Amino acid sequence: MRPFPLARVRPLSCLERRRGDRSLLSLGQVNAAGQETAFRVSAAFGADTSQEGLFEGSGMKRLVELAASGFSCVAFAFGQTGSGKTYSLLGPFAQGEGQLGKPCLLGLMQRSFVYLLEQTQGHGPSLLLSASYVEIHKEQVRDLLSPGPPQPLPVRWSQTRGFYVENLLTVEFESLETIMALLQEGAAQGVCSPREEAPPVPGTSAGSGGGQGPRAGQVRGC
Ligand SMILES: Nc1ncnc2c1ncn2[C@@H]1O[C@H](COP(=O)(O)OP(=O)(O)OP(=O)(O)O)[C@@H](O)[C@H]1O
Repeated sequence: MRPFPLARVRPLSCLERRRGDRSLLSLGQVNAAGQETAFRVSAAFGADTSQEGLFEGSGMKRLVELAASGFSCVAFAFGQTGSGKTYSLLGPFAQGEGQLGKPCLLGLMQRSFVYLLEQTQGHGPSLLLSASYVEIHKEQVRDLLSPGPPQPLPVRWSQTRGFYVENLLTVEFESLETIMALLQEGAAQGVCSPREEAPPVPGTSAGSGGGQGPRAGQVRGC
């Protein structure tokens, strides 16, 4: 499947407004000959786009469906610091900002988990769901789900597996509660730690967890 690049403009912050900044989106790319050319995106979302609007219009649902059918899928957020990558992926809970309990602010990740669980309901034991959570920070790969302070892990390559992170924990899960708890557990270990409880998942009583979050399946190294 070809990449499906999207652009999202975030609203101006209070500081930016106060100092009279204006919103401007200009996308370009530099080709091998050093010339700047237009960079085309499949969709662009304005500053008034809601978190739900982004999820519905971003193609994430299709990505989740493909993943549930066994394809390898990647969602990748790219942009300068402060441009809204974390907000789009996780919502404000990752930064411990206000309105933490509002389900409407949940990010692409939580919404994808809800959709994934919906999609895979009733598959029975033929389908195994598992998660790992790594952070690449200052050239180091760190496992955010392993117990204790995250340690750097080596990246290896083998003919059978391609690139992989050695000794990375993979946690099997079956419920939304578990995957949401893992998300919160991992986010708390990362550089961008939440300072508050994660907001509840729409339609569930999930959202608790923390350092000792439930682990439904066995934990294995790979
Ligand atoms: N769509 C949005 N609506 C409202 N606020 C937003 C939006 N996008 C980003 N913000 C706010 O803008 C600030 C910067 O966003 P964020 O932390 O997500 O950026 P980032 O790209 O992840 O930055 P960094 O690379 O430094 O981690 C945060 O305060 C965030 O809450």
